Amino acid sequence: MHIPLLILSHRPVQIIRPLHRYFSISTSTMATKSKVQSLPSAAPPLKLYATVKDFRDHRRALLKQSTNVGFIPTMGALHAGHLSLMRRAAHECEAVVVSIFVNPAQFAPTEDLDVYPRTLEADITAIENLNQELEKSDAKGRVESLFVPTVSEMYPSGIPQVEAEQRGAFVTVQPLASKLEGITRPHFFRGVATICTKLFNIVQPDRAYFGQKDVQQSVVLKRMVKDLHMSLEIQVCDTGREKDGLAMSSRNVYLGVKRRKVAPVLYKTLRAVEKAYWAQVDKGAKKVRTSSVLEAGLNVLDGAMGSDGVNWELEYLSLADPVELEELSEIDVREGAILSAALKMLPTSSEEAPVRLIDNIILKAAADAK
Ligand SMILES: Nc1ncnc2c1ncn2[C@@H]1O[C@H](COP(=O)(O)OP(=O)(O)OP(=O)(O)O)[C@@H](O)[C@H]1O
Ligand SMILES: CC(C)(CO)[C@@H](O)C(=O)[O-]
Ligand code: BAL
Repeated sequence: MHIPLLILSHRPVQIIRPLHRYFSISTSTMATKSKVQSLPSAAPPLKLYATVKDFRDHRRALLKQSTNVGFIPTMGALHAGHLSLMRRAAHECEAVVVSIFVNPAQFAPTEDLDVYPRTLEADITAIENLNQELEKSDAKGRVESLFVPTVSEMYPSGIPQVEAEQRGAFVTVQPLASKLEGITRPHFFRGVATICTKLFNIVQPDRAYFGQKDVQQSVVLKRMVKDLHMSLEIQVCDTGREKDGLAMSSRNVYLGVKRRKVAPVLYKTLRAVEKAYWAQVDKGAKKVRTSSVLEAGLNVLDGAMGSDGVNWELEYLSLADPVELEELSEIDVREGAILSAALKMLPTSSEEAPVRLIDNIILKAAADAK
């Protein structure tokens, strides 16, 4: 066991240039009063709910009809990756519920909470268009409700950004939450596990769908559901990619032209490691030394560094076991591994701020993969 390769920087992300915000959320709130949020209208069957009470009334009606519910929690700024989760849920469930909530508890005080893209009207349109597509398909269900609560609705006791000042109930999943992403973002999975617990309690889904792009998140949440005996299944869906391989992410809009062009280097790095791994397995290896395959990825990064004036810091390039996320020095090919990385793309001008990109590939257990 050893720590993730090359952890170079733990400085937090600071986004300088503010982006459009649909409605503002207080970032230092201790408020307990619910702000009234007026929601836009939406085309049937999509219904919008802003309060826990209203959503629960709706959920009770679904329960009476024994409707099977699939749930997709999001932070909005929807892209094709999010829509693919909804599409899959609609094929497997009679009713699909989506939530949009930019969760303060998963942002450190220095991170991009204030400027996180908020595009509610465009998000509603994207869901309506998806419903039209589903109408023409053999999907079982439609996205029939969107839950868009305010911060004070979700955190009735308030949610100061500084963790030491936070009061009330929070959920932690240790030690999974402290590895990989948790090294750079120690607050992150506590925030995610807490908000997902709240959302699962409110929505009461039969299944919740998450993207493999955030692979550690799905490992953490699966463990939380198991350990806390929550009554739902977690489904993990493939990562949606742009044509050049870049994993779709709401934060890609921060990249700007130059960094966007170079950003696929992250996926290319992972693919190089994957290729080196399978080359050894194909030759009959039963155990693969991780240093021998990570090298291939580091070579890709070294070769591309500085192109178009774009530079980065590699936060981690990791091969970890799929259950405990322990760093591996050797992969047992019958077990496989999670290959993941985070790159901090550095600004190319004074207008820009660093942007963290994450991505991963699952090296399946050899028997499954062949
Ligand atoms: N490219 C993608 N393919 C599949 N699922 C995705 C993709 N990107 C995000 N998701 C999933 O969508 C859900 C909501 O994610 P979120 O709203 O944070 O979007 P995001 O694009 O990951 O944003 P961010 O840039 O903040 O990481 C999560 O389960 C996440 O894993
Ligand atoms: C699961 C989630 C919606 C919780 O805020 C968020 O972490 C995300 O979008 O991946
Ligand atoms: N999809 C991960 C959400 C976050 O980075 O806050």
